[in-house]
Amino acid sequence: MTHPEPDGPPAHGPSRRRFLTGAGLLAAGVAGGAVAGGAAGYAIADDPAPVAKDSVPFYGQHQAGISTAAQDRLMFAALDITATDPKQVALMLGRWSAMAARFCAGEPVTSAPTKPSQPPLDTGETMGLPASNLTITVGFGPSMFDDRFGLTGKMPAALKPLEVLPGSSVIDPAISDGDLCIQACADDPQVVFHAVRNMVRAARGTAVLRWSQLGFGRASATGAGQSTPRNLFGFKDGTNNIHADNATALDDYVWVGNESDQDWMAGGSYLVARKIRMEIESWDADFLSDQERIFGRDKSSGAPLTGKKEFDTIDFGAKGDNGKPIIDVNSHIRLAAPEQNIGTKLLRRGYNYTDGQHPGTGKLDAGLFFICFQKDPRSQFAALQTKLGKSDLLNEYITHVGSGLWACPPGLAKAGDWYGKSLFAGQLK
Ligand SMILES: C=CC1=C(C)c2cc3[nH]c(cc4nc(cc5[nH]c(cc1n2)c(C)c5CCC(=O)O)C(CCC(=O)O)=C4C)c(C)c3C=C
Ligand SMILES: [Fe+2]
Repeated sequence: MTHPEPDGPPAHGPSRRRFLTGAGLLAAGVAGGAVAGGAAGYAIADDPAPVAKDSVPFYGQHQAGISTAAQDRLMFAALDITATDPKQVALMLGRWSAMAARFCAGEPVTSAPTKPSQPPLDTGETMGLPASNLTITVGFGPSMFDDRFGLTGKMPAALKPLEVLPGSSVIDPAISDGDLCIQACADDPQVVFHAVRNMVRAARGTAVLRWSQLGFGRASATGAGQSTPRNLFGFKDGTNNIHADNATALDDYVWVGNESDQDWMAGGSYLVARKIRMEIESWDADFLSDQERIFGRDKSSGAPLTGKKEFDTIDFGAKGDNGKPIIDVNSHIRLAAPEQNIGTKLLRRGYNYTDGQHPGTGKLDAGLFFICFQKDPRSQFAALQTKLGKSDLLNEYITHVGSGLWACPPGLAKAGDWYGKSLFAGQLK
């Protein structure tokens, strides 16, 4: 299937293929009169196009980039909406939907030729590059539900802004929150940058970039058969994560179901992001035995200190010759394990990051851009962080500096569907 060209949100009337005109993509009012949240949308071309190599299906029940195998690179962006008319926001979301479908298939913004007298409609840096397993995941922050767009009655209870949780005292608002988020993941850094850059460009006049973060070296395994990567402290990270092939766990802990107070979120998930700076220099001066006590795992094999192999069951009751628990009572895995938290689990999908050198301290400015997905952040992320923030041995070496929470709606069904279609239903008269 050929992916439609981005030209605004779905319009009433017969399906049609609309190519961008000179004013097209960047014009705020494009197709404005046609906004009605109706059924027919972008043209669904019936010419079967080959499925791009190394691509992740874009359309489906859930947005890709949650349970799909974690790629090597991340660009995460948070945006604030400057427009006041919900129709204009819907137009932008329509453009984003069509663009995202094309990018994930390895296609540029448009295949229509650009006149020499126009700025190119696609910025061009991915010409010749494959789709690189790009996934684009879009979310709505709590601030979307203030009184600007008439959406207050559609705010899910689970999207209530996180309180100041233990371990969050120095969170910087400049790198936190945002009306919208885009999580772009791929196996090529240029591909994720291109996706975010062009989506931010297409938002011009409607939303502005608030902050962004590049990440590398996925710091969690999510795919069945994926080897467990290492975080910047050198430990395997993601051993006990929820994996893509565990449909029951995904239904139990990740996908919002009928229990939600908001139908538009069924099939979606809540994304929590935390930018966590890691004190690399202090960590590197710590003894191996202490590093392993902090996590409760062997640094080399990833095995729990009570076992031999990475996936051995953790024995929280085991005691050493000194009579003390082998897995320290304040070790990271004891405090975070579902067995110690009334079964609480979440899907971790974070990335390592570095922003170079910290200008104030001269130290490496690096850490974990922690991302997790769940049904309900109140009983999942917030509950775990409340515990970790109070007594995790790891706290000596980490600082949470950024934070955000977004509701990621379900996947787009097919061409013509758009991010937030059912959220905005009723607002586009
Ligand atoms: C609130 C949730 C969590 C935050 C914040 C967090 C930060 C954080 N974690 C590591 C490294 C590791 N975490 C590991 C396990 C683990 N971590 C959490 C939650 C948070 N981590 C959970 C739920 C678990 C799984 C516990 C279990 O089921 O056993 C591990 C061990 C290997 C693994 O299972 O993934 C490591 C290593 C860092 C470095 C960090 C902040 C910078
Ligand atoms: Fe952790």
